[in-house]
Amino acid sequence: MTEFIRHAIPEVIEVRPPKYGDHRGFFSEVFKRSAFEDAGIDIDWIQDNQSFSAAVGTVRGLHFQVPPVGQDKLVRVLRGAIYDVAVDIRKGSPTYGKWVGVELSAEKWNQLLVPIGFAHCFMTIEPDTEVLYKVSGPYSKEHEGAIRWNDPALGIDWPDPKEKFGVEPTLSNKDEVAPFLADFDSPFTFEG
Ligand SMILES: Cc1cn([C@H]2C[C@H](O)[C@@H](COP(=O)(O)OP(=O)(O)O[C@H]3O[C@H](C)C(=O)[C@H](O)[C@H]3O)O2)c(=O)[nH]c1=O
Repeated sequence: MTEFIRHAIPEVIEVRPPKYGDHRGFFSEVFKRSAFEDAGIDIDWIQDNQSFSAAVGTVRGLHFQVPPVGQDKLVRVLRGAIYDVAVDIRKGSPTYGKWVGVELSAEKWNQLLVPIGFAHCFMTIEPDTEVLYKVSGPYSKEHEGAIRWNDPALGIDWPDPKEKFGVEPTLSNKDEVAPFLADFDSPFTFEG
């Protein structure tokens, strides 16, 4: 039975699919549409994305796509581990600018549902980490947006790569210079 666990921001949901181990290894129904529908979550997933990050302390995000090409995301880790974060950027939301962080890993076999209206970012906390995630909207470079991952105003409790792993974070140039939340006029609105 797939478990759905709500966190401090109820729209961000941790998902734990069943995993059956035996002497050969394991089997898992990692995505089952009916389980989501039974939980009241009916999202039409249209694309799978996969990224590999060699270095521990790799940061990808905070990213989102603006309407009309917003993306819900269902994130899971095939190998390694990440600290996965969703930030509420819906204008008028009681949790605007607040965040949820969950450790996702191949060992924990958990997933995170990041809805449209949330910026998404992860930091790898193991080397050679492979992330696979479903999205509910097509990629559109013209609709991509980003917010600085370590914006002091967000206060995300990231692991410190220098302290924990002795490395500087690894980022794309785009992410190095992403705007702060205060300089961002969100096109997302909270719909109650
Ligand atoms: C996102 C995406 C990217 N690309 C191409 C564009 C670039 O040539 C290359 C790398 O793209 P980018 O540097 O944006 O990849 P990430 O930094 O991993 O971006 C992702 O990071 C965080 C985790 C997110 O939540 C988003 O899914 C996504 O923005 O893949 C595609 O062809 N299709 C896509 O859907």
